[in-house]
Amino acid sequence: MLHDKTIAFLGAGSMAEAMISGLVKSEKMKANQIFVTNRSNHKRLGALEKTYGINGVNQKELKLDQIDVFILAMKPKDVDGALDHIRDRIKPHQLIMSVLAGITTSYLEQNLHYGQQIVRVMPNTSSTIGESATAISPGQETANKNIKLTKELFKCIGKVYEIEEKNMDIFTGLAGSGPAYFYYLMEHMEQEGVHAGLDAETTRQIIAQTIVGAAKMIQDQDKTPTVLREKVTSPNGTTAAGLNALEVHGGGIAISKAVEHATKRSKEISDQIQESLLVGSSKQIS
Ligand SMILES: NC(=O)C1=CN([C@@H]2O[C@H](COP(=O)(O)OP(=O)(O)OC[C@H]3O[C@@H](n4cnc5c(N)ncnc54)[C@H](OP(=O)(O)O)[C@@H]3O)[C@@H](O)[C@H]2O)C=CC1
Ligand SMILES: O=C(O)[C@@H]1CCC=N1
Repeated sequence: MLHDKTIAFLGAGSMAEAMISGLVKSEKMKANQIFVTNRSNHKRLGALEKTYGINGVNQKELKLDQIDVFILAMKPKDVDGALDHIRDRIKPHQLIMSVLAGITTSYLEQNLHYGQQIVRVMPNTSSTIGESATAISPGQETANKNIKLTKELFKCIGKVYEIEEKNMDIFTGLAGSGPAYFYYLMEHMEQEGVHAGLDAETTRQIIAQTIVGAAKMIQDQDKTPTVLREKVTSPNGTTAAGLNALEVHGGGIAISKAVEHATKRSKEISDQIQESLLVGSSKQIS
């Protein structure tokens, strides 16, 4: 189905680039099927065009009737501008996918014309290399063939999980934001490696391979993290000392809190935007 579709990213930031990069690398779509636009940063469009061979197009020049799928990829606070731009110029058969944290399908449905087909998507930046964990939740009006198309598209850039929309906030807290927690962990581990005398690049590669190995153990073996952690931990050994320090310094709680707060923020964005719709005010997403 994908091979004859055109896709336009509205928004040309980090997440749009991650998806574009993954899609082009997957070779499941040709670069000339992909368009990207933004409001003002023309240099950025030129850079994306040059790097990926896709079409970077000024917003006014994007021919909306030639696009099959729009992917909303601006910040949540900018969603209304994008909806205003497309609302009266798109047809019901054109599918809208949104990767915006906290923006619900019902909000998009209420702000587009009746019958518009929408899928809410939460990918992560590992889309860049085809390793995203991506959730999708269709809106009320979305036909099965378009849910299938969404899965096909996002399977090009990682693994896809169809979930109930009420679980999008926690998915965002775990997987949308998730890569940043691991990068933060890696930053701290790297500092220690360098402090002890290793060079930064070697330390980084050692840590990355350690994370890849641990993640693959979970994917390939039918064992829980607890069982695998226990296998590493010798009584009174080095791991026990490390884990004890994590515990003493609130490592476990800190990780739980990171997921909890990211999830809460996703919910908060939904509430703020829904509230502004109810009172008819302009958006106050802080
Ligand atoms: N970064 C991530 O890891 C993830 C992000 N997301 C979601 O992706 C979305 C984008 O995030 P990210 O890429 O990090 O943000 P960026 O700030 O990097 O990019 C936002 C882009 O949107 C453009 N833009 C703003 N308003 C409009 C508009 N009305 N029409 C077209 N383009 C517009 C901006 O360009 P200009 O100002 O020139 O218009 C810019 O290119 C967010 O909603 C976020 O929640 C989801 C999953 C992961
Ligand atoms: O930080 C954010 O709001 C976005 C959504 C998930 C990852 N980045």
